[in-house]
Amino acid sequence: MSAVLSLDSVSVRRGRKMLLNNVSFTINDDERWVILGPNGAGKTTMLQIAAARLFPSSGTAQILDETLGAVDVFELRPRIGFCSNAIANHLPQRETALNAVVTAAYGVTGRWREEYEQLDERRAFQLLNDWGVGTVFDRPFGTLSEGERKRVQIARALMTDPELLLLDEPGAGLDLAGRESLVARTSELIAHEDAPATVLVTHHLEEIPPGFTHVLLLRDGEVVAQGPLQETLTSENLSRTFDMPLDLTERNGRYSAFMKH
Ligand SMILES: Nc1ncnc2c1ncn2[C@@H]1O[C@H](COP(=O)(O)OP(=O)(O)OP(=O)(O)O)[C@@H](O)[C@H]1O
Repeated sequence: MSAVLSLDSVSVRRGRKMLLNNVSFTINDDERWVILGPNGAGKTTMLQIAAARLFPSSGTAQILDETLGAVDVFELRPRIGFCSNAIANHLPQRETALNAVVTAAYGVTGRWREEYEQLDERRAFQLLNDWGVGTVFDRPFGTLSEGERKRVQIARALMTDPELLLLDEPGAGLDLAGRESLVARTSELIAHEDAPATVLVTHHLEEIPPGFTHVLLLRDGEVVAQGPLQETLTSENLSRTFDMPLDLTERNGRYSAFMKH
């Protein structure tokens, strides 16, 4: 067991606002973390630090044994799979789904010889198939449905065989069947012994795939609670996080919460 991500007293300040305030936590390679918190809590900010795309204003971020600020982020980023709307918005809409996945590999080594390109294409196609979107491989990314786009984005995040996988609200905008299928596939992915350490940001407890081991609850840029999921995801901690009396329910490894009456 070794740490893949370690934040030590990390703060992010913009003007007078503290987006993150003195946040410390560590993720080990065999752990799968959920980050929960209300709108504006700082979840995306935290994930951007983990993705080596944002530097803390103070504190230290260690990512995959490298210290942010003392490492070439362009070497570090390919080791991190990052699925987020921010990345998706930069994907050319006319590019095919296959290319949207394949191009993740080019970030690693720049131009590739043709034989490697074929290997890449094969891997990208396999990943699209694994995520149930093999049939749309030649469709422009911009014409895909929200659910298809989300799956293509996850396939892209996995293309470089990352050591750390970051999923920022992968279930947002999906219909019920789309969400359930995403939860099931993510659960399968993380159950694999070679699966990377994974961090999932979500607003909805229903989107937590069975198999996630830890949770971090954020509110106003500060940690409300963190630790093993079963002990830490409680009605009390959720109520403090969302500033509302909430009742947590768990059934077969799936969670939901409703306002207490
Ligand atoms: N450049 C900036 N200047 C000032 N405030 C900012 C800046 N960037 C983000 N914020 C604010 O920081 C807070 C945290 O933003 P962040 O996107 O990390 O929250 P979040 O938990 O991901 O929210 P959501 O659930 O709504 O996506 C928000 O209140 C946001 O408005």
